[in-house]
Amino acid sequence: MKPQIINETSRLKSVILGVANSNGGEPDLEDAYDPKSIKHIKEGTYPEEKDMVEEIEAVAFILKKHNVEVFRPQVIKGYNQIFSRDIGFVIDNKFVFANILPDREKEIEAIDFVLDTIDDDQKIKLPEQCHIEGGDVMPHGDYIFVGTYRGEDYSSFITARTNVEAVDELQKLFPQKTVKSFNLRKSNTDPKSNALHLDCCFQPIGDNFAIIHKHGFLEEEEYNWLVNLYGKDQVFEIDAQEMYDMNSNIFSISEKVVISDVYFKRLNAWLTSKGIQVETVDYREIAKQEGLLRCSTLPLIRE
Ligand SMILES: NC(=[NH2+])NCCC[C@H](N)C(=O)O
Repeated sequence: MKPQIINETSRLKSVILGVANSNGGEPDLEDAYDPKSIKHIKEGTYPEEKDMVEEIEAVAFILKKHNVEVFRPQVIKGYNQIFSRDIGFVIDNKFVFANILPDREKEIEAIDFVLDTIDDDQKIKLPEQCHIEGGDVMPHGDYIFVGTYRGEDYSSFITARTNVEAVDELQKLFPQKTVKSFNLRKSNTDPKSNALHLDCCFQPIGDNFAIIHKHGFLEEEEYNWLVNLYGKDQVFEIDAQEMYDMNSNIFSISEKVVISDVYFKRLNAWLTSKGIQVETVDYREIAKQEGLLRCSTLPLIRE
């Protein structure tokens, strides 16, 4: 396998899609690592395995219908493996291993059978002190966009997953690119004020569009920089409720085709008005774990 990714939207050829089977069920409150899961545990509405399996298998079906090669992680008994995005990422022709939250670190073993087919010199491991998860990383042509949290209190946020050390290391690894980092709003307790990853408050779409939630960004100038890059008319602004519902976390099969949640009426109408075909799935149960469609996919090859 020769991985190749330069952006978020070119024609997808090969992808890893998470699995929801044997996901371990409802965690104890103190073991949950995002505020939306915590809310659903408290309210007794944590999602059930059979519903999440149904939701994610509908995505597999659509990907295959569009002739995408789909790999699935091997199932580790009683372990949550829905959000493949975070365990690694491809930039150009390199697969980079994430340094993920320790609670999630077994997830990577389950895709060894895919990674073994990639040449060793195409695989990169970052130093241990660099924390990074794929949900924060977006190759964008000559740029690499990275969500981070720069606060002194980084270590007090279980929701801060990518540190400045990782941002600096990525710049060293890809000197020909400009690594542009974004300071994101974090909350361990309020899911409406928590941009868990960059893909929870921003995502490029189509040829030159983007979905964005202003309040997810701590620095107004970083938000403005993105809006100016696309142009004001080209961005779809979402509010805190829409971020919470995970509108920025749809997934592109190409510039012209996306997979979205059937519940995102306003977003889907906008996408359609831009000439983008919207394949819909119902992802309301998986969404309760603060992740959606981008989070459950790890693209390996885009044309
Ligand atoms: N790329 C993403 N936004 N991933 C979402 C992961 C959600 C998961 N509950 C976590 O906290 O790790």
